[in-house]
Order: sequence, then structure tokens, then C-alpha cells
Amino acid sequence: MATTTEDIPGVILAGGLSSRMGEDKARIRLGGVCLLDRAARRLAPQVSALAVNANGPVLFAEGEELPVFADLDTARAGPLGGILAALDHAGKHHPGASHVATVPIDSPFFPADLVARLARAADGPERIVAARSAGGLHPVFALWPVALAGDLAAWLAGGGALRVRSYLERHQAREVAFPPVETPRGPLDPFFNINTPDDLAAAENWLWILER
Ligand SMILES: Nc1nc2c(ncn2[C@@H]2O[C@H](COP(=O)(O)OP(=O)(O)OP(=O)(O)O)[C@@H](O)[C@H]2O)c(=O)[nH]1
Ligand SMILES: [Mg+2]
Repeated sequence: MATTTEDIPGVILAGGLSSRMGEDKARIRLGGVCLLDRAARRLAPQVSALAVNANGPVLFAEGEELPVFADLDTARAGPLGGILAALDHAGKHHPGASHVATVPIDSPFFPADLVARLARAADGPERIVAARSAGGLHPVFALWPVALAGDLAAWLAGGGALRVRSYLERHQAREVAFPPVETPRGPLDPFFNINTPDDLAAAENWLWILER
């Protein structure tokens, strides 16, 4: 099976607490554009439909109204809670889709060929495929089989580890390696992640370098 991107819906994971940032990361601006709009712009051309997982109000600065859904359980289960909600959403709204693509809200430079390359590595309807770079494994940048919705729900309900990595190991996920982005100031990890105000300042700097 080589999954094509023709029927892979995408979900932006924005359901976290943003505690290290101190304010909702979906709303903070990078180069004048809020992170939610940046993620949507980058993921939209790669997927068949786009939606947002969030546990609070969502504001679309660019006027685009995307479907928004919360975690199924009010107990915070970390990113896996958002991924389960994404599988549930896909099962209801995209019955032909075998996989859902997820990206986090806080990594604005992710590859334009992310979903296509992950999809090429999906060799079966129950295969999870996650992204890797020189910085390590990035388990929230992944393709998730809709068929695993029940298994993931049971794993979380049964007290399974909340670490996404543990779930990937359980299912022998495949990994796809992505190269660094070459810039005049050296290599940039395409999965650079904004968790703190310092990270945001560093991202502003990378954006300036990339847009020169
Ligand atoms: N749905 C959902 N998503 C989550 C949860 N926790 C984290 N995420 C998402 O998982 C991705 C990685 O999250 P982190 O950057 O580690 O955590 P965060 O909650 O955003 O920020 P911190 O509170 O500073 O750790 C982001 O896309 C988050 O929105 C959760 O409990 N539920
Ligand atoms: Mg993060």
C-alpha cells in the first residue's frame, strides 16, 4: 500500500496548555502572522481537508473558518488525546481516509513535502509513520491510521503511557528522515519548535534569515 495524499485529512494540534509560553501559542504572532494561520497555510496544500484540535476558543486571524474539535476526554492526555480526537473526527467526517496527518501548532517551518513523504512510507492501513530530523524523532508530525482509533482509546483509558513515543514503539511505527533547511546562517531543523518566549525570538530570527 502506498497511501496517496488525495484522501489524507490534516489536523493542527493546538490543544495543549502553552504553559511555558504563558499565553495561547495559537494566537502568538511570528512575523506578524499568528501560528495557527501559519500552520494552516503550510498544511492546507498537503492534505484533503483541514481541521483544528483545540480545547479552548480558537480565533482565525485570516477569516478562515476551519472545523474545530476538542479532546474527547476532559482529562488531559497530552498530544495523544488530540490525536485520538483527530482519528474520531476523521472516522465521522472522512470515511474514505485510511490515515490522518497531524502537525503541532508550534513548529512553523515544517516541510512542504511532509505529508507526501510520510504517505509514501505508509505500507499498510495500520502503519503509523512519523517524522525524524537531525534533532531526533518528532512524533506529533505523523500519519495516524484511523483503524487504530479503538486501540488508542483503550490504551489511554487503560492508563497507557501518555508519551507519544511509547505508542509509536508499541505499533512499530516507521520513520521518515527529513534534511535540515540550508540557510545563509547555517542549517535550520525544519521541526524547530516554539515553546518559550526565547524560542519565539529565535524563530523571528530564522524567519528573517529565510525571507532575505
Ligand atoms: N489535544 C491536546 N493536545 C495537546 C495536549 N498537550 C499538548 N498538546 C499538543 O501537543 C503538541 C506538543 O505540545 P507541547 O509543545 O509539548 O506542549 P504545550 O501544551 O503546547 O505547551 P507546554 O504547556 O508549554 O508544555 C502541541 O501541538 C500541543 O498543542 C493535550 O493535553 N491535549
Ligand atoms: Mg512544543
